[in-house]
Amino acid sequence: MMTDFPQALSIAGSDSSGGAGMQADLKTMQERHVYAATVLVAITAQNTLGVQDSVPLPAKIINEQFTSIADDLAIKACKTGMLADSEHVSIVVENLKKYDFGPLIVDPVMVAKGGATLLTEDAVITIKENLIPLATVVTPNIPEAEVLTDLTINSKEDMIMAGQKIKALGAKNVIIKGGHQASADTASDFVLLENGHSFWLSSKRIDTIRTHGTGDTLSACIAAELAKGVDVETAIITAKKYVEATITDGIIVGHGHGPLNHWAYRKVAKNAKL
Ligand SMILES: Nc1ncnc2c1ncn2[C@@H]1O[C@H](COP(=O)(O)OP(=O)(O)O)[C@@H](O)[C@H]1O
Ligand SMILES: Cc1ncc(COP(=O)(O)O)c(N)n1
Repeated sequence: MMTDFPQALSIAGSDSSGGAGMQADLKTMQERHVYAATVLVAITAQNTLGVQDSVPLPAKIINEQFTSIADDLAIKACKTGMLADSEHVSIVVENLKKYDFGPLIVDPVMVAKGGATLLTEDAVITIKENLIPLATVVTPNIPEAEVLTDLTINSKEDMIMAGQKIKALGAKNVIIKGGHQASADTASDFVLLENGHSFWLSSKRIDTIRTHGTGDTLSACIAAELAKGVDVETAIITAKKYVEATITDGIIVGHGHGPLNHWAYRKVAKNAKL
């Protein structure tokens, strides 16, 4: 039997070790039963110990990937991840204005878990002025929220303030991810919705360094749920539960910031009939 499947698009960089970036997006979307297409913006030579090298792709092949997808597929939601530099952010912005790929999740990837820079400093202004205003949901972690707002974030009140500042840049919905608050005993994300409603999404903080790709996975899951037609609030709640399962039911791969167990949510979903 042929099935009409929801289709989503990842616009991101490749992580050769398979844990973060586009590879995390593909695994997540597949697990959420959504067909995943890709626009590759940059390639990294990367493992769980760090990023050894990275190279952005030429504009021509990025534009061509967008056109190929728009000419044939029926993308219902998309997300951005690593965009490398200002020029590449602009290329992506132009294509997102040209083609309708549905709701956009912007994960403003700046620095990898191991500390390597994945976005040049000059790109921050382009992201703030040109990409975030297109976003249905923007999902910075705490260091990224600090860069986007010029605030220092040490408390929940600071996260709320940062969320409001980022919403004022033009994003409809904002999540300030709390994964980097290492001293807290919960992993608490602040969610600010388009209608002004806000809430905290909290889970037990798992004491592990195997969190490579958590942010990519969260944003890819939101995109997948939106591609299915799920509402934004429900998509965000599902994505948080999905990520929590991937960390809780961990796997041992590599010697550093290891990747997630992308299939762990199968058990949770089966038990809870989600
Ligand atoms: N140690 C942890 N235990 C439980 N949840 C975590 C942990 N680290 C991160 N998370 C969750 O993973 C998601 C991604 O957060 P974060 O790690 O801050 O993003 P990024 O990968 O962009 O740095 C968030 O929902 C956050 O709460
Ligand atoms: C290509 C690519 N994209 C994104 C990330 C961020 O992932 P994380 O912050 O979990 O290391 C990464 N490490 N590599």
